[in-house]
Amino acid sequence: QLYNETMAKAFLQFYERTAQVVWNRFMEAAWNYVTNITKKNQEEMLYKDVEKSQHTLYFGTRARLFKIANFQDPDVKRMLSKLLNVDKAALPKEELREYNQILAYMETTYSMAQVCLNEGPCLPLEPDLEEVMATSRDQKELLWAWQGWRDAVGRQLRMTFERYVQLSNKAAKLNGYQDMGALWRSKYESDSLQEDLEQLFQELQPLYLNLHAYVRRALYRFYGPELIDLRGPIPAHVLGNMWAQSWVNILDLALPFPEKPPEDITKIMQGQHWKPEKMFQEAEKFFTSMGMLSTPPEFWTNSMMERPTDGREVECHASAWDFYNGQDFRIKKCTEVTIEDLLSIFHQMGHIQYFLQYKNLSVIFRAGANPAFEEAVGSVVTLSASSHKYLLNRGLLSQQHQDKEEEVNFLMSVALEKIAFIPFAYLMDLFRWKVFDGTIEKDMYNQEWWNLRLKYQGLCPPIPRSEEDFDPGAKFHIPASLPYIRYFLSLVLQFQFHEALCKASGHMGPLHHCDIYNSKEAGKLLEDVLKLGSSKPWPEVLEKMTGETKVSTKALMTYFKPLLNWLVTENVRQGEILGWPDFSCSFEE
Ligand SMILES: C[C@H](NC(=O)O)C(=O)O
Ligand SMILES: [Zn+2]
Repeated sequence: QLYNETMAKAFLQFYERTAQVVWNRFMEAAWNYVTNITKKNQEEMLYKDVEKSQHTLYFGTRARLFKIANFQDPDVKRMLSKLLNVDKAALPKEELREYNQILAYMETTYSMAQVCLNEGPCLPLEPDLEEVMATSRDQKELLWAWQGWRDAVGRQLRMTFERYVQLSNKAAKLNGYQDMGALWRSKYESDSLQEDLEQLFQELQPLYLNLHAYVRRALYRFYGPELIDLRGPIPAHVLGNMWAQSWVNILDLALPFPEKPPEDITKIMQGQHWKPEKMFQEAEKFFTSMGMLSTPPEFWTNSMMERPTDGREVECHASAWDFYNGQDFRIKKCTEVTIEDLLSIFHQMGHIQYFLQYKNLSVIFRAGANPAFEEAVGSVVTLSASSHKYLLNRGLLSQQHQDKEEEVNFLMSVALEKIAFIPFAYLMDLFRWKVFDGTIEKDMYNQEWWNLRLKYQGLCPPIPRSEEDFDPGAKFHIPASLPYIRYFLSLVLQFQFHEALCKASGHMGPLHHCDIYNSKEAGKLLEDVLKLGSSKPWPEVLEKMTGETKVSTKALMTYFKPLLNWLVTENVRQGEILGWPDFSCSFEE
């Protein structure tokens, strides 16, 4: 019987040797494209993608011939089963070419889009439009940027997205999945994923509803009753972010104790003449302080740390890249010298650390235990990096200690980032799963998007929307075909990790005081987990880190307990209504 276990091992070695080469060549071509968007570079990337898909298909179809059920070696079985899913490579040649062109078109349209002032310059999303959304307090200016971005991106992508859905589902079906949403969810190796996610969301609702009511009151105080309905949804353009996914930029309007404002770390960084490279060095130093791995020289020579000034068109959305040769790892980011970008660099450096830790595994296992683990690594370090203790000891704060009120202000700043994000991160794939499974039909895309934004986030569009618009397309991950539920799950996981690493570091006292910088014990625990890559089912990996086999919101609730207590008291005092019983949007009255 030819396709026995010994043959399988030889087959996997052949796969290993060839995959490294083919994947590396594709990554180089993809990198060249996103850091220099030209027709020629797109053609080159598409060509290398075809090569990669041919390789995937060759091995995927042959992997099917092995009867892995009675194999002994668990690694061989796990590797072969991972090869079975060939994703888009299952598409017939012509349709694969069309699909890759659609993917490139959507991502490039997003990356090149600009909004033009009547007379004068056109503004790209990063840094200009994001700067407007973060700092403007003029709701007309905010509306101009909000609407302009959606006209420039969402509207252009609507037709293409419809074709993308068809081809995605065709590819999923050819791999034996119901639709592409089912294929995406299969990465979590769980037959109760959707129920588990809904349970986590429900547990976090009290925290979100109290934050929503409190922030609505703060916005009401500033913008007045003509814009804010204290019993209704919040208009989506006044939350300090283009997608209202993080509200940290309106901390000044929502500060619990305004007479004790936190120090402005961005000003301190600029005052200390921080440069992007120093921000990357700061993030790397955090990992090496824990005894973890440093980045190879290639990282510093090959990364793109700033938007190029030589006129090149680039994709600015920050991302971390593994070139699958165990040596070349890069980050692409259009860095600005701000605290928000410093924390984002910590997040990206977490991806790099994962790449470094699992680089000696088979390419098949060079991924996170599940996609949420990949996102949680950088974010868990960011929790320490945003702590008062860390920032003080790194000279980014000068005030020695925080009193109780300053602590509430601090927790509010973290909540505006993390708690505000919960419903957004959840609905991004609730929307796409329904689009893929046909529940949401194409002539309802925008209406259903806003139904979800109302139901889960308690937001309204600031102006009427129609099916000429395609507002979900205005968020990077949708044109980039990047699943998003990983960020929702990572939000809960990162606090579970934080609690485990803080315990390992010997931290005593409130969780939000913890900073694992310099902790070799925490570094060792984290390292042992990251080294496993995706070679083991993620519950086993979670248990190694935390002793638990289930994702739990307990640690997150512990972290925010002091803030929730304060919020509930404050909302009761103000007689706030939790939720948005007046569910109509202001312009509908
Ligand atoms: C949270 C997510 N982060 C990322 O893409 O790196 C985002 O930006 O929406
Ligand atoms: Zn990430």
